[in-house]
Amino acid sequence: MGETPIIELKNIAVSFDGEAVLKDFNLRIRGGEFVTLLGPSGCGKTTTLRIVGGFVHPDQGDVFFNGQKINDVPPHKREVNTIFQKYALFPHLNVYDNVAFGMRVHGKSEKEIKSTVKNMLNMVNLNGFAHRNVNRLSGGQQQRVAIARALANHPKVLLLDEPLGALDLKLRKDMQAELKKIQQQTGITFIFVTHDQEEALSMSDTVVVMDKGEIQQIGSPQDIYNEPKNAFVADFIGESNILDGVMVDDYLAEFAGQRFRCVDKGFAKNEPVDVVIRPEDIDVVAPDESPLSGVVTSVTFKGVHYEIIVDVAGFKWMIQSTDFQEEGSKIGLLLQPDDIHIMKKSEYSGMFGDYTTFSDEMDEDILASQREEAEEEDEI
Ligand SMILES: Nc1ncnc2c1ncn2[C@@H]1O[C@H](COP(=O)(O)OP(=O)(O)OP(=O)(O)O)[C@@H](O)[C@H]1O
Repeated sequence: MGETPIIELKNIAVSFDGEAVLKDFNLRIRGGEFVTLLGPSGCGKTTTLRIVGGFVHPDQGDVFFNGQKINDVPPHKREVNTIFQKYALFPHLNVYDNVAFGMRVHGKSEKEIKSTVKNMLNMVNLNGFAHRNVNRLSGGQQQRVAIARALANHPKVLLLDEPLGALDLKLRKDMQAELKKIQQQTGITFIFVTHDQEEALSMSDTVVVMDKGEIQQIGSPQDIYNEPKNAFVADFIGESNILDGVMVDDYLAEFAGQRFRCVDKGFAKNEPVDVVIRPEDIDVVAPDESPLSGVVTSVTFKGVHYEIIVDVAGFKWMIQSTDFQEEGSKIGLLLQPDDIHIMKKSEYSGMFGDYTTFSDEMDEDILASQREEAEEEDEI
């Protein structure tokens, strides 16, 4: 990447209580991008955001903003704002004063404040709500106020930590589309944290898939979905059948007791591999038309397709098909060579560990930083 990234994390390592949370973490984010950090709870997403925001100091490594090292720049001096799942609005202020807060701290004129607040409320579809008490707003409306408040400061980078996590599904979908539109309109770099893969795929320019403090893959949503780099990414992004296999030769893999043509090469002969097959890529045929055949053990209607579990010699295959199949019937599964994805064996066990979150602590941090900022301005 030739151009200077707006944010760069270089060789970052962080441990809490002797536990490594981020390990030699390197990430470059281009200005104007919508980047999502995606991964299971506890993988280090929030910690990564907190490093960019200046609330966590890494044990090792550097943080750059437009090429300048900002390791020692305090949070309120960074051109970065944060939005949380819990909106952290000021309950004693109305909508207008919440949105105006940052600008007042920075000593902007009331005239400028008025026009900016109007524009921001317009952008988040809250026209006419300026004088409403924030306690009388729904969760979705409160989150819109939080977004308007953050945007009013014209940050260069907006950090969004599961901002839609508290909303119900329908509202969440609407807000996803709105946030995406706002990001495109403003051109602000968004770094968005979620553990919802569908949300990540539908909103982002770039997705950073993380597990256990390490980046597993960085790419466009299409790359991540179509070309997962390892079994973890394949399983976390969408549903997958993951089988143990052996690469017999270039373009030839053995799994499920059979040999299959595939499109992958470059593995050592007899190298153990993970074989990943998406449920929607499997065709249902008559049992005698495929070497893979088994008994349907469950059928669930999912709205657009049926999710069908088929027991083939003890391995439960998941397939998605628009055609209904009877439970107990025998069917054949047909695989095309380019639907068979061969991956280097990983240690991934298919289990997401236990986790704890520290968002409450982070809300406290940001409020403390805002207070600090206000006090500093008062002194001038
Ligand atoms: N201040 C802290 N003190 C001790 N441990 C912490 C602290 N902050 C985070 N951790 C630990 O670091 C790990 C990563 O936490 P982090 O909040 O970054 O993960 P996450 O991917 O954002 O998870 P979630 O989606 O649940 O918010 C967790 O195991 C957590 O217990």
